[in-house]
Order: sequence, then structure tokens, then C-alpha cells
Amino acid sequence: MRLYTSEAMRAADARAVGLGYPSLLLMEAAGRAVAEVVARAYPSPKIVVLCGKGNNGGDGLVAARWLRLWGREVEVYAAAGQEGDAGLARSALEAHGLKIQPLEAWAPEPGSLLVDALFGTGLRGRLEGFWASLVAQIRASGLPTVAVDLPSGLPYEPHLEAELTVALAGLKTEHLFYPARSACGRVVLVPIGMPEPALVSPALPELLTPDGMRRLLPRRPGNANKGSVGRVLVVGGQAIYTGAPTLTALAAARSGAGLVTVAYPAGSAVQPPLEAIRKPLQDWSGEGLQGAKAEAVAVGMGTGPEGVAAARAALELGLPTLVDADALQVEVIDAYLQARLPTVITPHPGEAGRLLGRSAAEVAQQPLESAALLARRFPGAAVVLKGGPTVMALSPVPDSAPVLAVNTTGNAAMASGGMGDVLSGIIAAYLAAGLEPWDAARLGVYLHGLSGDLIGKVGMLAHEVAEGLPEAVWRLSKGRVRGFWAQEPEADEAP
Ligand SMILES: NC(=O)C1=CN([C@@H]2O[C@H](COP(=O)(O)OP(=O)(O)OC[C@H]3O[C@@H](n4cnc5c(N)ncnc54)[C@H](O)[C@@H]3O)[C@@H](O)[C@H]2O)[C@@H](O)CC1
Ligand SMILES: Nc1ncnc2c1ncn2[C@@H]1O[C@H](COP(=O)(O)OP(=O)(O)O)[C@@H](O)[C@H]1O
Ligand SMILES: [K+]
Repeated sequence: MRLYTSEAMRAADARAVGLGYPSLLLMEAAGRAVAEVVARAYPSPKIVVLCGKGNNGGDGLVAARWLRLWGREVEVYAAAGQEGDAGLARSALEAHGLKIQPLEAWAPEPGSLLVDALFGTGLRGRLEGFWASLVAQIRASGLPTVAVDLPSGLPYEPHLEAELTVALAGLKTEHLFYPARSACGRVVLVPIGMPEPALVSPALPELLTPDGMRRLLPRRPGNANKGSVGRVLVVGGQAIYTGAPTLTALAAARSGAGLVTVAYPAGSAVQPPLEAIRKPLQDWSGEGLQGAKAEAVAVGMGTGPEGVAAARAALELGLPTLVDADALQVEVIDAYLQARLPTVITPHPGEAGRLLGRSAAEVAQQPLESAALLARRFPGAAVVLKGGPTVMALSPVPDSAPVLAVNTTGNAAMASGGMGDVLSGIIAAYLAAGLEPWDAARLGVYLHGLSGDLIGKVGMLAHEVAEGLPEAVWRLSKGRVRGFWAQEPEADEAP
């Protein structure tokens, strides 16, 4: 599944039409799907559909027809001058005897439900004049609103705020990224019959889906032993961040690693989990790490200024490595890539900003672009730019266009200390289990967020997210996970 910009979705529409798929069929499917979602989510109120001049308005006119045919009380207010498919949708509705009123005549009616079919992906620039005051009037009414495709006005200000948004054919950036995402409310994605070749475009970011991620889960044969399913070495810890490597080790073990070893400065207060092997080090010379039994390393968590020394010591093991936190320095990552080691880097916006020479705020405002820049700067490394949502990027070879992926799990309750350390442990466990960096990164990010969603409450702690991983993996493996865009998420899995 791909993530679209408005432009990319319009291109997909054009490809469908180019393939011979009639656009009126798409509009009919879109409008009917909107009607179905509205009818199910709002069984009783009077429905007021507000339609613009373009195809978004056309979808609203189709939805109004079906809702009326299903016996719902429907009023329609529309801009004048629909043409093409939207014009046909208008005459089809009028053929059923419904009188369409001008948009200017709309006034808020308490108890009604609004369907916002004013603007979708065709909006160019901010709303002004009549449209801006209509948006203000609708918002001031406080009436519940269902948006067709996008809340009108997005991604600019002003825009409508929807309780529910019915995304047509594919999810758009506004449905995933803040602040626009807040205006969408609950998002339900509906297919509209678009031919698959029209939808797929490798240049668009991949959206991590339950099906896609389930396929990446490593199989655990019945005769597995602790040495055969992946052993992880965690290298970190220092005076004040003694919990960080412990959380990473816990998460690696909870992700199925057969053995976890924690290497930390001797004399520090690091307390590895009971099940872990301890490796207290006298210094970061690297000698102390030799002989550690592992198939992958996680380095950098809680090392403070010793991060570079720790990462250089770990580099000598020649293993697939996850580089995090204090080890995230340009010279470290370059050294790993020069050594041709499979590498995953997991910066948060502050660390990414440091690597790119930008501010954390700039990175957080442009996560897709920033992840792509990091991938180009560090070709061969799987880049995990953490955030809500986390974005991943990989340029397989120098100067290659990065492939991008966007996570679809996780929630704001995960904004608390130690969550990143847990993510590092998960990804390291999958590296140790033999997954390629790109697969380990995507699966790890997805499961981390899924475990957080299964808890879903503010105040949850990082170690609880680690403890929840077996349940998250089990549900994913059994096909019991649905994307946030599903019409009816399973009751016991919704946050
Ligand atoms: N084949 C297709 O193209 C399909 C399109 N679909 C729907 O069509 C929508 C896109 O339709 P359109 O491309 O017609 O675009 P919209 O309906 O989103 O908006 C286009 C209209 O808005 C006006 N407009 C643009 N910017 C404005 C601004 N800043 N201020 C005031 N007016 C402005 C344009 O002049 C035009 O009349 C999608 O969001 C979706 O709802 C669906 O029907 C499915 C198929
Ligand atoms: N609002 C949010 N939505 C989704 N995930 C979030 C959100 N806030 C934080 N997270 C996740 O929590 C983790 C935080 O990582 P990080 O900042 O490195 O924490 P720490 O350094 O305390 O371990 C990341 O994986 C991030 O994606
Ligand atoms: K809309």
C-alpha cells in the first residue's frame, strides 16, 4: 500500500482513465462508499451534504443519492456549475426528485450531520472570501462533520475539522502527518475500484500494513534452540542512563532473541535483565567485546560522550549493527558503511538534525524529506527517523533514489523516555534473526508501535511496551491486526 500526495492521487486517477477505466465509475463507487460509511457510523440524524463544484462535490452528490435511496433524510447544498462527472452526478440526484439548494442558503441546523464534499485533492491554495467564511461558519456550528476524502481546506488554513474522514482509493499525507492528521478525526479508507496498476508507483512511500509486516516475521522451527534464533549484543550504559541498555536488552529478548548479552562499563549501575549475559568492560578499547556470541549488535544507548568509542569497539565485531542515540555521529556511520556492515540507524529528530546540520524542528516538519536526505547521505544504511509517525528510508547504493516507508502504528502515549531504546532492541533482534536491515527496521518499527497501540494509554512505560511485544507478534502472526484505516477495528485491539 502506498502513501499519496494529492498530486500523486490525481496522477493515479489519470492512469486509471488512461487504462480505459471510466472516471464516472470511480465517482459512483466513491460516493456510494461514503454513503455506506456515513449510514453505518451515523444511523439516525438528518444528513446535510455540502458540495463544491469539482469531483469532490460530485462524490457528495452520489453519496446523497444513495443515502436518500436508503430512506435517510437528506438535504443537499451545492455550488453552481458542476460539469463532467460531477454534472452527471447532479442530474442523477435531481432525477430522484431531490431539490438541490445553493450553498449560500445553508444555515446550521442543530442535530444534523454534515457531509463535507466541498474540496478534496483538487484544492490549489488556501480558501478565501466566501469559502473561508463558509468554513468558519461550519466550524462555529460545532456540528459533527464527515469529510469526503479530505477535510476541505487542507493542507492550508483555514480548513474544516472532521469527526470522520472517508479516504478514497488511498491514504494521503494529510491522513498520516500532523498537524493535518488532527483535522481528519477517525480515518476510514475505502476502495473505489481503481485498477491496481494505476495505484502502484514505486516512487511513492510504502505504508506499513499488517499483511505486509506479517510476511516479514521470521519462522521459528520446532527444533529451534537459543543459539539458532538470533543472539543480540547490546553495547551501552554510563553513569546516568543506566536503564537504556537494559530496556534494549529486554526488548530484544521479548522480540524472540535466543540470547542477549549486555556490555557496559564495569562499575556503572547498569542492571541487565535476569536472563541476559553480563559483560562489564574496563574500557571501550574493543578487546572486552571480542568473543561475545552474537549475530547482531545494538550500540549507543545511554553511553553519553562515550558513544563514538563504544561504536568503534563494536565495529570490530563485524556484525550487522543498529546504531542509536549517542553513537549517531557522522564519522561512526561512515565507518560502518565503509566496513560494508549491514547497518540500521535510528535517530529522533534532534539526532537527525545533528547529522544533517539542521534544527530538530526543521526535521520534524519535513520527516519524509529529512529521512530521504539521511538515506542519500548514508547510502546502504536503513534510516529510521523516529516520530509520530516514524519514517524510514534507504538508498541501496550511492546516488540511488531512496525508497521510503511510513509507519502506521504508534500513538502519542509513546512520547516518553526509553521508548527509543525499546525500538533498538526489537530491530536488533530481527537483525540477529537474519532479516535484512530494511526488513528488520520496518518490522521492528511496526511492532513497536503496535505494542504501544495495544496498551494505548497515556502513562504507559517503555518497559511495558517491551513486555507487550509477544502479544503484538502473536496477533500479527494470527492475522488479528487491522490497519487504523479499517472501517471496524477489532474491539479489543483499538487503542
Ligand atoms: N477520477 C477522479 O479524478 C476521481 C476523483 N474523486 C474525487 O475528486 C476529488 C478531486 O476532484 P477535483 O480534482 O475536481 O478537485 P476538487 O473537487 O477537490 O476541487 C476542485 C474545485 O475547486 C476549485 N478550487 C481549487 N482551489 C481553490 C481555492 N483555493 N479556492 C476556491 N476554489 C478552489 C477548482 O476551481 C475546482 O472547481 C477527490 O478528492 C475525490 O473526492 C473521486 O470522485 C474518485 C475519482
Ligand atoms: N506521538 C507519537 N506517535 C507515535 N510514536 C511516538 C510518538 N512519540 C514518540 N513515539 C515513538 O517513541 C519512540 C521515542 O524514541 P526516542 O525519542 O529515541 O526516545 P528515548 O530516547 O527516550 O528512548 C520512537 O520510536 C517514536 O516513534
Ligand atoms: K472534502
